[in-house]
Amino acid sequence: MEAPAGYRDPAGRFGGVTLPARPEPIAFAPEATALIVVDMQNAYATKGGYLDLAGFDVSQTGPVIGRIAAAVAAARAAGIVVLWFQNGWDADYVEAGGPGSPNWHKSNALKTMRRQPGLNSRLLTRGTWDYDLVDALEPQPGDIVMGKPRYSGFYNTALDSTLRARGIRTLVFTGIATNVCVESTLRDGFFLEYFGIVLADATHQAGPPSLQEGALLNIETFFGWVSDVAAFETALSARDAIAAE
Ligand SMILES: C/C(=C/NC(N)=O)C(=O)O
Repeated sequence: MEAPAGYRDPAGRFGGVTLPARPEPIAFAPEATALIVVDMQNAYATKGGYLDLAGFDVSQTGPVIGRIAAAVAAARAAGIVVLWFQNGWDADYVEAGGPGSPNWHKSNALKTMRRQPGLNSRLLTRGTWDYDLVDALEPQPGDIVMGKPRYSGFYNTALDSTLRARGIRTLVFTGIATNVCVESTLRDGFFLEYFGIVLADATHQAGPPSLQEGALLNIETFFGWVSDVAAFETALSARDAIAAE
């Protein structure tokens, strides 16, 4: 196996887990790692939610939900903190920004509600079914649940301070959408010196499959590492087997 990339402590030591990934393996320490579950809300993963109503295909999200559940279970067993994001705004959309905000012009949720006023106050709105996480994924005590008002989880949230306070340096990403909130958060994390890994089969794009491919290629080429859930589970259990010896 190629020499790993990854965060080293001040003494130059890699963390105890080496994950096969593209473009090369990456090492991390579970205690300095967070699993980030991006926006697994009905809005993004369920028929009748925002993406579906806005005309995006959500028919393939079922297996992604199952693989996220597996990644979350493996992370919890390894002592990796799990952080769940929920994307959206207050019922009056003050946090979404008005016409003076590019978000007001680009958000397909806001555009869909303007086009179909019957949907007003229903899409990505706190307190609604659309905003809720899908039933199959449930945060547990000890997990962190955080709202976010824009695509990047670092923007106008307590994410950076929360991670820094726990000494976290590596972020493992799952969720929807690969090409929007996952990529935005991973990129902002890169600028803040976090190592970002995407578990590709625990993510799904908003738009055609070419956007999934493009986002993953962009990430592995410029911003981070790309692996999958089975490799994540195996790497964590190999570490546990060594620890038990
Ligand atoms: C398209 C979209 C993506 N969100 C995300 N969670 O990646 C949106 O919020 O409009």
